[in-house]
Amino acid sequence: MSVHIGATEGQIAETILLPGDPLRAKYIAETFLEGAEVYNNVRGMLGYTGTYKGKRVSVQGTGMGIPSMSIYVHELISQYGVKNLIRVGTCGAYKNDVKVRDLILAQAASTDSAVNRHRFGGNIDFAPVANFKLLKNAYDVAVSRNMPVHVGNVFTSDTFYNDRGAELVPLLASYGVLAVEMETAALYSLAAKFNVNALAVMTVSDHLITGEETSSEERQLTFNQMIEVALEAALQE
Ligand SMILES: O=P(O)(O)O[C@H]1O[C@H](CO)[C@@H](O)[C@H]1O
Ligand SMILES: O=c1cc[nH]c(=O)[nH]1
Repeated sequence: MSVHIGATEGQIAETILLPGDPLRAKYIAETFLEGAEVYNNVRGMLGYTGTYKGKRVSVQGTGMGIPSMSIYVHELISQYGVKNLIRVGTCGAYKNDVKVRDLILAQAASTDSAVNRHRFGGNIDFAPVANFKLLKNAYDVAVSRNMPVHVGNVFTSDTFYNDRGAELVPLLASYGVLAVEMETAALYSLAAKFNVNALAVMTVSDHLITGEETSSEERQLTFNQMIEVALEAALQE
């Protein structure tokens, strides 16, 4: 057991999907995995292990934001030997050609978080990037299934409700940032620290320019394309 995960050694697979929402973890386990068994319920942050097309895969809720996600990712890698981590989350679109329900593969992640300034000191801006093989696998899967997919930079924000959104959205969009979410920059940084593989696959749940949005029920249940892409990309790892 680690501090925040109640699994014993060997209960967690080397490949893991990471939704922010623990109920999305439950949905993924029950819908996509065979023989899924729960290994964690500490703080209600559900974690399951089962198989997908014969490959052992786990799925672990991480909570919202960098501090929560970082605790789970740190413990999964350092205490349970996890090697391939794929975030499956929601994000808000920053650009007009990105539509609600489209898929985003985060090639890199900009951030307003200070975690890497704490880590590296004030003079270095570390560039958190996806694992290329996972990214390529995911892109190939999405294209081969005619899914609407975008690859590029995302913005990992420490705030969901941002007082400066009206100026930040057009500024970051003008630099090609596709969407905002709250975990990927730290996931990629931790993967680099521990020399493991990470990717974030996200569904656009709402649009910061048009105001269009999906319901929380839809966010929890119906983003199956993102899960398919993540699982198929992991199969080819
Ligand atoms: O859907 P998840 O994975 O939680 O991701 C997004 O949704 C949450 C905000 O509603 C943040 O965690 C953000 O990154
Ligand atoms: O972090 C997030 C996730 C979805 N939509 C947003 O606007 N922000």
